[in-house]
Amino acid sequence: MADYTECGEILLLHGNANARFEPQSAAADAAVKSAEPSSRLLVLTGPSGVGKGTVLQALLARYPQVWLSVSATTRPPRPGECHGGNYFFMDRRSFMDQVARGEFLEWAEFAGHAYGTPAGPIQARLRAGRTVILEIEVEGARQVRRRLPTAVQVFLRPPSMATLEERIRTRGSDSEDSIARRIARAREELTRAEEFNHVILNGNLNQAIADVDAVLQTMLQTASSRDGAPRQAHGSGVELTGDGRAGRGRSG
Ligand SMILES: Nc1nc(N)c2ncn([C@H]3C[C@H](O)[C@@H](COP(=O)(O)OP(=O)(O)O)O3)c2n1
Ligand SMILES: Nc1ncnc2c1ncn2[C@@H]1O[C@H](COP(=O)(O)OP(=O)(O)O)[C@@H](O)[C@H]1O
Repeated sequence: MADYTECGEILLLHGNANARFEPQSAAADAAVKSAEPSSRLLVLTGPSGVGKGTVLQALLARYPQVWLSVSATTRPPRPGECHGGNYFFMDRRSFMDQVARGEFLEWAEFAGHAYGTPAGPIQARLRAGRTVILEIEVEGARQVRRRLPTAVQVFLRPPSMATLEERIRTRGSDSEDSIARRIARAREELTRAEEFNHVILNGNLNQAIADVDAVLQTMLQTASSRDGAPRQAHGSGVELTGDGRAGRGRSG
């Protein structure tokens, strides 16, 4: 098992990460869709370093009612990351056991490590009427699209490969090998941008936040009018500067 810091209180808020997702059959997927409107599910994808976490940090501050899924990964924790808050850190054998038990909504290999979305906590939040965001890479997003076609999918794109590389380097969290893998993967991912419902440029950070905010607001308003509930409030705006790194700090 990887060496990691427990998030303590945060971990408790995430419920049963090991709950099983419905078996992958057409009938089961139909049942999931009707029980859990996937139009409450927003998938934010895009290359590593494009700014997904940074944009989400701003949006989660505006919309405390929205829940950001905590992924499982075999990647070792970075300094400051904690188990249950940033990720559920696990060794590959435990990860693959969870894959075999059907406990992930989706999973994929990325830059030498496996990443997956524990299905149980998502089902629980969707059933409770929460809007849920997944911050995942492109292959996982594709799997979610197949299983839950009405999930709203947003691809965040960088102004250029040079800018992307500069952002990864400025962040200072990756080795040269990791940077090279991420850049190679990014080239491939960018060719798939058109598969997504929305392609948003993250050049000016506040503009990108506003653009993703508009997508999220539409989802929240649609869900509210469908449920007959009062419109969910839009909190005060949070302005971030270009170097405002997001944590994956999450609450229940
Ligand atoms: N497919 C998939 N499933 C997940 N559950 C998941 N969680 C995170 N990712 C993506 C997000 C990033 O694109 C990469 C790498 O993440 P990492 O935290 O190592 O690096 P950042 O560049 O995002 O800081 O994995 C998932 N993908
Ligand atoms: N629009 C932007 N302009 C300048 N820097 C940005 C912008 N968006 C994000 N960044 C910076 O780029 C780096 C990578 O952002 P991050 O949110 O970690 O990306 P991701 O979550 O997609 O891997 C961080 O240092 C962040 O502060």
